[in-house]
Amino acid sequence: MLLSQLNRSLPSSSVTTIAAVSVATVAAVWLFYRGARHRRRRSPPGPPGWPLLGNLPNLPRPTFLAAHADWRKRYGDLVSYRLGARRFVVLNSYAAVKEALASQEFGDVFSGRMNSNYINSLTHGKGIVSSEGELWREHRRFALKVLRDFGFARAGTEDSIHQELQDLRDQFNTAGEAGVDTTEVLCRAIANVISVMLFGYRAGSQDDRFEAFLAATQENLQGGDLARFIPVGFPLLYQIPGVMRLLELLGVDVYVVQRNLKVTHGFCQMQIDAHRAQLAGVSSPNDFLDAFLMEQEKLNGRKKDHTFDDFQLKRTLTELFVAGTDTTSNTIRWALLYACLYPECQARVQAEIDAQIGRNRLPEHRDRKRMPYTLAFIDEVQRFATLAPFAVLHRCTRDVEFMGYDISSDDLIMTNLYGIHHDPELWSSPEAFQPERFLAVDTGEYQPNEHLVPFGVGKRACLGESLARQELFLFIAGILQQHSARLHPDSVKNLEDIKIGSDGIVHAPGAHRIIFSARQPQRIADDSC
Ligand code: HEM
Repeated sequence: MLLSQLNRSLPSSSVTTIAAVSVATVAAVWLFYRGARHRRRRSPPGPPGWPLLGNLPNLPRPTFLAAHADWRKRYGDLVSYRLGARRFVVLNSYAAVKEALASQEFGDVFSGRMNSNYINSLTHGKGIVSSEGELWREHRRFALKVLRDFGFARAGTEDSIHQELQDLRDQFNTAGEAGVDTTEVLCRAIANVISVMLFGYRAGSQDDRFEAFLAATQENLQGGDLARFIPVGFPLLYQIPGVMRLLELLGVDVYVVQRNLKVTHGFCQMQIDAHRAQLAGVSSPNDFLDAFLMEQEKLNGRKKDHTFDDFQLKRTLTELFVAGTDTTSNTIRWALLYACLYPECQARVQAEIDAQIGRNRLPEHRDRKRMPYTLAFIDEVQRFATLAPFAVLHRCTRDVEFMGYDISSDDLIMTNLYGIHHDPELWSSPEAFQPERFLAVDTGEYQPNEHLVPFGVGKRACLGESLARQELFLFIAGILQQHSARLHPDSVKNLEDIKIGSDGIVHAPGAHRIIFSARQPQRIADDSC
């Protein structure tokens, strides 16, 4: 009654303002209450924050990575800070990460995923990366099995990688002294490998729907900008009338995730429809999508409420594609960049390729075991660059005491992989690029180091590690087999920015061009000498 009177007597903009102020007040009280609850408990140390905003103004200083490195130095193994309503707990040391993610006691507690209402409204908690509990376990198991059948164990993936490698080499030859911006060509090559595994489909150059799909997945993965913090730290803002509009007017792309998911799900649905139409004639699956649809059909006949529905399929396809593309392609970009910056390392990799493979056939997975220096070089690239500096956010699933501090249910857990990979207590001269650290001093054999964890730790560790390792080896060895890489003179001018790289979920090198020169023919040892 009172409200309807108010409604009639006030212009609609005033009603909106009153509503906005009321919701903001409730939000403020709620945030204060939550903050007070945490203050009463023993919270891991961290930087002091601002009312309502938390530590948002402290990030990035000057980059997200630099701010975390500073906090690690100041506060130690376990750091907490706040973005709006959400508390983040950063695991900074290898010991803390192992204990939290891989121990009997805590492994399950810290294996949840972010549960923002806004994000859930878009993903319905489905897929693998963003799902939890029994759904996650069932589909992670299924995906691992199918990818193992199709990918890692099958020669088909090697053929698919070889095809992309040949294409890349042709592009490098054509580019000549103009050099190549490796971002796009490598992303496309890796996207094709995963697309063949998922959809049985290799994109041509004129495929607009695939282009849009690729662009949407990439945009959703990039950036640590404000638009991406809102669903995590300030989900209530979506419910305050006018706020999103205001942010849009201020140039914040608040619906970026939503818009891109519409594109990726649309592409996946198109692929699902096409596969389903052909399924009757398929006796054994040709790709991941076939395998999922066949499982779905099997369960349709047996169970009423199974989880192999189309939305779960769309989420899984999108997530596997996203997780498998930019990660691998940007690791290869770092490898080629470091090959330019450390020519003596490049020369050693090439010498090993010449000795173990020669130039007349493409590298194969089985060559790995005879190539310790190349493996050491790849490990050092993964350590030095750390592609996913904070892995993927985990969520604490219940109140728990950990390392003497209280961690609350719904706190978001960050794994500081970058910090671990640059920890002077674990690595000698961590800021030096030294592949030799992965070789045994006396024998020169490849010696993996347990503190190198680019694929994460514990139950949530990367599901595509085997595929990624296969791709890294074949692409890096295959490129350096035929070409020598050097940085384009224009890029040398921006070297510092290139090395700092991007500041998002994925740590990619800054834009640069590389000149790929065809290597001189290999000299055959002359027995008569
Ligand atoms: C060099 C390449 C790659 C790197 C550095 C990498 C790294 C990671 C990291 C750090 C995580 C998070 C672990 C955690 O939450 O604690 C992760 C998760 C994941 N990765 Fe990768 N990854 C790579 C390639 C791939 C590929 C090729 C695929 C797909 C075939 C893939 C699929 C996934 C999936 C599905 C998850 C989520 C697992 C889960 O939540 O259970 N990744 N990856």
